[in-house]
Amino acid sequence: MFKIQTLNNISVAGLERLPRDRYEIASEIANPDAILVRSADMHGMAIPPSVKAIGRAGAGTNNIPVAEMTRRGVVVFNTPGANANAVKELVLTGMLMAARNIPQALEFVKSLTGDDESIHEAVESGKKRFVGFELPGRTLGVVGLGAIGVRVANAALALGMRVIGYDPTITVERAWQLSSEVKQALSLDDLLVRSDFVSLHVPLTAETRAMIGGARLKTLRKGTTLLNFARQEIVDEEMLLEALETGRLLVYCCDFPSSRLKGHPQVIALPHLGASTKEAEENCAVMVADQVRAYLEDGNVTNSVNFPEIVLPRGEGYRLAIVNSNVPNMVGQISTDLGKVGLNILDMLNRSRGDIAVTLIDIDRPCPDEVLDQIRAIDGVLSVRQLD
Ligand SMILES: NC(=O)C1=CN([C@@H]2O[C@H](COP(=O)(O)OP(=O)(O)OC[C@H]3O[C@@H](n4cnc5c(N)ncnc54)[C@H](O)[C@@H]3O)[C@@H](O)[C@H]2O)C=CC1
Ligand SMILES: O=C(O)C(=O)COP(=O)(O)O
Repeated sequence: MFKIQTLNNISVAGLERLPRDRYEIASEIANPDAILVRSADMHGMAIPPSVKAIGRAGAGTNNIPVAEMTRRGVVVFNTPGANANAVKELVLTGMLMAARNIPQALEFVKSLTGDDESIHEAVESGKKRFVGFELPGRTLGVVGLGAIGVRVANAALALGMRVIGYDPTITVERAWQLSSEVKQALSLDDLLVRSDFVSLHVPLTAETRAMIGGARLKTLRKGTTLLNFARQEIVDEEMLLEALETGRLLVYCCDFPSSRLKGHPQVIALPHLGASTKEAEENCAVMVADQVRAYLEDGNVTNSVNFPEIVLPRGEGYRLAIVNSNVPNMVGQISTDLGKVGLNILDMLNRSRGDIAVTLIDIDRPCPDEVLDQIRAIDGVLSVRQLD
């Protein structure tokens, strides 16, 4: 029986992928084998030694102590692209809301009093305060051309916008998906000076923290709209407020309200709704549940942010799933231990990524406990599991 702890609400569609006769799932559970999480902050949380895998039903893993998990030999998964369409739709909503002054217009309508005739009169005389502009011909700068950025860029082109993008580490897969009409910005600074709208789609890392700071905000075209559906910390809030004050920034549309942003007249702040659609929640939950299950039951790894991709189809026999440091002679030492007791290796795969390696070994009969312990004692071996 595998035990799964959920730190956030994970869609039932995903939990159903973990059969009840093999999986016990609860928000409070002792010695879990895996943790499923969305945005709960796991930094500072005591993650029990029983945990072998953490599955993020979503994209960002900045809420997970990934480096520490790697040192411990714990795999961390996310679900690339599974919520990207939901975020794209909200970014488009944000752009249109900003361009057409929708938040102010809604406030105005809510404030109307009197009978239908007086409401009608107030509407017709008041609407001139909310005259907006249209998107065709305006330039959108997309920072980060991953699953979300590519979708936002392509959708903005379809709305008639000019689109420029910046991503020095774009993957080949995303480059293929990106319309050739999206022009490449030479640098982030180049993108900022050329855009009417700027939309951020980078992960929060040491490099991207406060990436949009005072100096950069000063280079924006007067009247720019900045959209941040990535992470709050990517924009320096103090400097942002100053840019709104000077009018260099017209609107800041984000998914991350704060005490200073929430009532600001030039801020459209949503309550972290980017991935909150039924479809995205289901996509993420199904994907992460399948990935965690494949790891727990077969040792296979797909869509990990810290482990190598490794998939060895299950055949005959018993499987050892070993996580080890990526140093010489690990496989040699492991196979020597198996050979000493006459265990025959039927199939084997070893993959590495950075400092970590995963070794999957199929053997003809069960490995005795004392041999498993010998393998565990090899310097550099982080975990050994026998899977039946
Ligand atoms: N508001 C919400 O509910 C959601 C927010 N997000 C946020 O959006 C981020 C992006 O999500 P995805 O597109 O799915 O991730 P992704 O991993 O597919 O794309 C991120 C892209 O950013 C690029 N990048 C990294 N550092 C960069 C830099 N310094 N400058 C320019 N580009 C850089 C990478 O090369 C990659 O192509 C997530 O990490 C998360 O923080 C994601 C989903 C929902
Ligand atoms: O996937 C992401 O990175 C998100 O920010 C979505 O967060 P959530 O799963 O809605 O708490």
